[in-house]
Amino acid sequence: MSGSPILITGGAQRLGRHCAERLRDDDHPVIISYRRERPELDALRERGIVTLPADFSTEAGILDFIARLKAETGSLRAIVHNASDWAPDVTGPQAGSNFERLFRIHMLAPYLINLQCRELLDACGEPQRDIVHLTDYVVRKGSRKHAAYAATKAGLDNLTLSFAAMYAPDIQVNAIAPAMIMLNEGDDEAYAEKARAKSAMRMIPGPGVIYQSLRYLLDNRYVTGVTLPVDGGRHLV
Ligand SMILES: NC(=O)C1=CN([C@@H]2O[C@H](COP(=O)(O)OP(=O)(O)OC[C@H]3O[C@@H](n4cnc5c(N)ncnc54)[C@H](OP(=O)(O)O)[C@@H]3O)[C@@H](O)[C@H]2O)C=CC1
Ligand SMILES: Nc1nc2c(c(=O)[nH]1)N=C([C@H](O)[C@@H](O)CO)CN2
Repeated sequence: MSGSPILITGGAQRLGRHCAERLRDDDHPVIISYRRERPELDALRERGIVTLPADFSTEAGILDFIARLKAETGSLRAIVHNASDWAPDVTGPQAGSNFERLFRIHMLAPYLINLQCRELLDACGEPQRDIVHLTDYVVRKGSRKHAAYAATKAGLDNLTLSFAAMYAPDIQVNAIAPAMIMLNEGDDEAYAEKARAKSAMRMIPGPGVIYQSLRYLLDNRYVTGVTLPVDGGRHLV
């Protein structure tokens, strides 16, 4: 294992964990952030993946994570902003704090990490450096039940353009906008069937398609400031 690590935020489960494991299979050094300790993290640690605790729901938590990341490594090959909370909207007195928390996780954390960790990307000796934002198909459509989630992911999508312009030509900044990649625990067959019917491809593909998309961005030297839809052709249905 050699070279500068790739950071994946929220890499303890599902899409982030799959990408972390696949990158390790390809012999990349990997750092993940995680919020909740769990036995599965030990398996990642045994594979040499560095695991740093982080809670992005407060600005202090974000800044504390950046300080510990800098203590861990002097350089980064890439940053993948994957940490996310798919929290539904709430009404009543908690609505504002819910929105603010999602703003901090989906927008403020990537914004501050991109600003303050540019020096780590600059210190990487490899010819290509990347930042990848995981957004969502709903950025284009809105959402009746997850309006705060969709709005803050839309903010992240817009940050892709600004950071791509700011960091060119040294660092490429792109987004991946998935729709229905994996079911959640408790989703039944009726939900799965409804979800499949929303895409032209009529499938729930699993995390491999996100790794393929990440790999494409990590390997391509001429793509910046774009959002790559990975949604099975939702616009066709
Ligand atoms: N899964 C899908 O079908 C789709 C996914 N996406 C996007 O792709 C990305 C990966 O999706 P998926 O794997 O399902 O994501 P998850 O919902 O599993 O979330 C990823 C990680 O984010 C971490 N996280 C949540 N809240 C915080 C917080 N306050 N501070 C720090 N970390 C936090 C969690 O850490 P912990 O587990 O340690 O608490 C979790 O492991 C996300 O950005 C998601 O929005 C978009 C569309 C569809
Ligand atoms: N952070 C997350 N974001 C999203 C999730 C999730 O589990 N965590 N799930 C979805 C849904 O699968 C959606 O694509 C279909 O209902 C969206 N975002």
